[in-house]
Amino acid sequence: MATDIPPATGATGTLPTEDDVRAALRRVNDPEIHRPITDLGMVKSIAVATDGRVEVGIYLTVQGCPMRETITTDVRSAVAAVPGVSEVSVELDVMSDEQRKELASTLRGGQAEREVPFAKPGSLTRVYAVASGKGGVGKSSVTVNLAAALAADGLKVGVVDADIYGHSVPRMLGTDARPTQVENMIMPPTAQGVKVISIGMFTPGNAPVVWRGPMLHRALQQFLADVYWGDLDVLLLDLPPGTGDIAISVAQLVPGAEILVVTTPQQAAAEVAERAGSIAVQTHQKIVGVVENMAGLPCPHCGELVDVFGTGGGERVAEGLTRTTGAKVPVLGSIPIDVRLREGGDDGRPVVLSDPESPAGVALRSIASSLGARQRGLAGMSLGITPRGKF
Ligand SMILES: Nc1ncnc2c1ncn2[C@@H]1O[C@H](COP(=O)(O)OP(=O)(O)OP(=O)(O)O)[C@@H](O)[C@H]1O
Repeated sequence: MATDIPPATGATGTLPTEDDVRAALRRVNDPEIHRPITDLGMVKSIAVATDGRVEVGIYLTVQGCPMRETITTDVRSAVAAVPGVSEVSVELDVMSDEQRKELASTLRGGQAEREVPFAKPGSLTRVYAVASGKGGVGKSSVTVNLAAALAADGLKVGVVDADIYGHSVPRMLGTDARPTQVENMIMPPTAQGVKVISIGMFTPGNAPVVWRGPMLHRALQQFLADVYWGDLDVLLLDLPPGTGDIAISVAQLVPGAEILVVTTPQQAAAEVAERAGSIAVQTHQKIVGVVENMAGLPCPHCGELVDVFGTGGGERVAEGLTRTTGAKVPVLGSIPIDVRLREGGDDGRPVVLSDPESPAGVALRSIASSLGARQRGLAGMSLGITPRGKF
C-alpha cells in the first residue's frame, strides 16, 4: 500500500460535509443584527477539501464593516469545532446593493413599508418615555441605569436617546460606536447589554443639533421605524426636558408608550415635573410612576441623610398627577445623591453594574425590577390565532 498519498480525511478521520459546516454556521450570529448569518444571506460559499480544510466565503453587509474581525473569529471557531475539520480559512466579500435590499426586506419581515413596530397592535414591547420638567435632574442617568439593570435581569432592552439637545446616553453606556446602515435600516450598537441609538451617533464630533419640531419628529420616527431593534421586551426613550414637541411626537408614534417622570425633591422641580407629566392627560397616555432622584446625600462621616434638595418632591408630583389624571400614579423609588452614580455615568459603566450594592444602585435596581416584572397585558392585542371553521 502506498504511503505518500495524502490522507483523505480530516483530523478525526471523518471528512466533514458541507451540511455539517452550514449547521455550525447557523450558530454564528451577526453581532449587530443578532440573528444567524445563515438566515441573513451572509454565507457566500463553503468548500471542503479532501484533507479536512474548509474555506468559508462570507458576505459583509457593508464595505469596511466594523464587525468584520468579530465575524471572522466567530466563523472560524464555529467551523473549527466541527469534527474532521483540520483548518479553516475565511474569505470576506461585500453584499451587492441587490443583496442588501433583500436583507433589509428580510429584517422587516417582508414588508417594504417602514412602520413603527412598537405601535403595532400585536407588539409586546413595553415602551417607557422618561420625562422631566427641568434639565439636569438625572433623567438620562436614570434611563441608562434602568436599561442596564433590566438587561442584566435577562430582558431584551433598547434605549432611544431622544434628548436631541443634551444627548448623553451613549457616553453613559460607554460606547462611541457608529451604527452600521444596511440600505435604509440602521443597526443599533450594543453597550452594557443594551441596544442604543442616539442623535449624537449621526452628528460630526459633538456638534449641537438645532432642529425644530418637524425635524425632531422625523428623527424620532426614524429611530423607531428604521432601526432594527429585533424583539425587545422593553424600550426606554430618554426625552428632552420640558413639555416640548417631542413628547407629542412620542404620543403620536407610539400611543401605548407609558410616561416615567423623573424629578428631584425640590419644590420648584416638582412643579415643573408635574406640568411635564400632565401632558399625558392631553395625549391619553398612562403615567407608570414617578422617580425621585438626588433624594438626600448620605453624610460620609455619620451616614445621616442631608436633604440637599429638600424633601417630598416625588410624593408631591405623584399626588398631583394622580389628581390630574384620575389614575393612581405611584412613586417608584427614591435615589440618593451618590458620587458613584455620577462616576459611573462619566466612565460609561452604570452604577447598577459597577456598584450594584451602593445605595443608588440598590434603589435603581429595585425600580427596574418593578418595571420589568410588570406583565405585558394582552388586552386589545392580536394573538395571531385564526379560528378554524366548523367541521
Ligand atoms: N443621584 C445622583 N447622584 C449623583 N450625581 C447624579 C445623580 N443623578 C444624576 N447625577 C449627575 O447629575 C448630572 C446630570 O444628570 P443627567 O445628565 O442624568 O440629567 P438629565 O436630567 O438627563 O439632564 P438633561 O436632560 O439636561 O440632559 C450628571 O453629571 C449625573 O452624573
